[in-house]
Amino acid sequence: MAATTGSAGLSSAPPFRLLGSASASTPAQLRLPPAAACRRRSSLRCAASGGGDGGGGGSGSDPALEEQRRRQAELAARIASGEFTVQGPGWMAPLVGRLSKLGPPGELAAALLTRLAGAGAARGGPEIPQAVGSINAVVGQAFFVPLYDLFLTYGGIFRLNFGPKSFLIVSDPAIAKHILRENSKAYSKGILAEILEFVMGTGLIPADGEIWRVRRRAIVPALHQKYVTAMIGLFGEASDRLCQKLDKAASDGEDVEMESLFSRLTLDVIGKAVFNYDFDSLSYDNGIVEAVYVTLREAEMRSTSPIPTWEIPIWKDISPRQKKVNEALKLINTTLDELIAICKRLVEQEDLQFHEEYMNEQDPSILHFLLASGDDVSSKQLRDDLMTMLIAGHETSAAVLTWTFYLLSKYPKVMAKLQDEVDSVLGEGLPTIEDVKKLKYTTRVINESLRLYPQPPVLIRRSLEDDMLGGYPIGRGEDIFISVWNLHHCPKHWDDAEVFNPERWPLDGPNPNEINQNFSYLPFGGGPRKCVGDMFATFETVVATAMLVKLFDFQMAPGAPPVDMTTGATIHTTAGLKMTVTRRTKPPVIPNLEMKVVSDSQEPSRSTPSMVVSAANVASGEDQRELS
Ligand code: HEM
Repeated sequence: MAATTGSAGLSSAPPFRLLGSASASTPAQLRLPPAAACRRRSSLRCAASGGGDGGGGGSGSDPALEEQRRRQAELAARIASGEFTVQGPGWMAPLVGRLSKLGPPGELAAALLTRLAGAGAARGGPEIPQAVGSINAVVGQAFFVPLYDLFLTYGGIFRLNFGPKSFLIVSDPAIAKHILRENSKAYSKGILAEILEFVMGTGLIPADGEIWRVRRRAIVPALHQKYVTAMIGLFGEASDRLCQKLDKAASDGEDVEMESLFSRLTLDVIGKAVFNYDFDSLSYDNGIVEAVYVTLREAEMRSTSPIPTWEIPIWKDISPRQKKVNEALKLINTTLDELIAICKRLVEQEDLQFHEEYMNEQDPSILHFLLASGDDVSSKQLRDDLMTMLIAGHETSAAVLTWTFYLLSKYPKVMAKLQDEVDSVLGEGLPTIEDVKKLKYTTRVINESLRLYPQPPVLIRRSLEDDMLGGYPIGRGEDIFISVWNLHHCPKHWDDAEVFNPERWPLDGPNPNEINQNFSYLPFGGGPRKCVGDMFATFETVVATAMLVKLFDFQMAPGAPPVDMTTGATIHTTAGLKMTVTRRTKPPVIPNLEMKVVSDSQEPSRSTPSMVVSAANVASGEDQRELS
């Protein structure tokens, strides 16, 4: 067994011990020599730590953060050096995976086998490289960060063992494509469904098999083109409320915490969009808003907690935390029941003629569409699906906006170009669908933000049958993490992978997606389980970004806590995104040569058409969506 003792600066517990040869068995196209891996690794944090294109201002002087980065770099170097690599038998890992699902005795046997593996005899045939991790190695950092180091050293597929738990980590686009698209029927949502069961039940995200097929067919039509277009007005109204809040902060000279404001903005949007409920969380906190947050925090905690305390029989009944969660769920369910009842009455009063692009103008919500289409109002499935969409469409969009504004504060040239485009496209009123189609550079900013900060950073699957992945046989019951983070940061695929560069996506090119990027870019997943809200979310984040940067400049607030990443279901900041917001001063109006000579007594009108406007050269708007 390889030496695993901690070195100075690392926890005394071992970080990752690697079982299995990296050199013999890793897919060649993704392997990097350890030295190169180390060099590339050193730039990983730049996007998250303020490496802009000049003008960003550093935020990395916090000693705790510096120490954390030093430890991460040291761990990365040790992983890349192959220090923890030993040989292990190929049959063992699938067996460990199966044993660990048989309850405590199986888990114990699996742990023993794992320990013995280093001394086990190597056998012929390809073996997936293995890493045995200690929880201590990843505590205090986003878990996908060390997975990136392991990927650079061990390639597009490797096995990670945490005690008795075993996961396959996939960072190879061809393998991701195989799992998500080509052989998607052979994979379920696995542990994700188990973790989210308490809140989403068998809603569309965790559902598998027949339930998923039936519900997907019922829900996708609800997000038709006409509905998404109608939502543009809603995005504008909610963003306008946020603008008013920011305007007040700007005039009061108060800094604002943008992450929580974006969370409120997207909660207000998704509440109206899914079940026509105005949380109005940008204006005040009420019981239901608090209940939604309690539930969301619990889902996030469960998805990252190493020990499932919520399953311990007596503890789960007496724990104050679990009591609070249960009360929150009860309130949300009661509210949902009321909303369903109200909506049902509306549908009954309607002179209903249901058709493909059916939409009620007064209540264009997804709930209204589902009830009008004949969905069973009394079913638990309907509630599960509504809860699923509330959660799926809330935190993801909030995280995209948070990291976009962080990146913009670090890249002032991108911000200037963005503001040029917005100034030339948006008029005085709220954005229209035509405006959104013209906001091409704004869309590229969102595309690129989603590349650097994919939400969620990993996709979870479980194999339902034996399969071959990247030339390796895998068994039934394997838990798999497809690291979208690794795919989006792969230095082999992307030039200057860590640089925020919206220009990498040509304005006159197609909207980047998993198909035209051959599964190296998966902002909304891929295959039959692809996000149903991709167009909704793109328009929502484009509208909010455009409206905000039209009116304000954003800078990191003086003395703001350093911005680093932590994981829940999406990537959060560790301590918020504190920004100083200032009203934009209008650029000076410069007369052009065609301007009529005005007499001293005549003031040129601000709206004179022959004024030069700081117009970006925006290509004509075409529909940006390639529907999957
Ligand atoms: C920027 C915002 C968003 C991002 C980045 C995002 C991302 C994703 C991703 C990556 C998946 C695939 C998960 C997997 O394969 O395991 C997914 C699935 C899903 N998303 Fe989104 N999403 C966003 C917004 C939304 C919105 C606004 C809605 C609803 C209106 C939504 C509803 C769903 C649903 C229902 C699924 C499950 C689809 C299925 O399994 O059939 N998402 N999303």
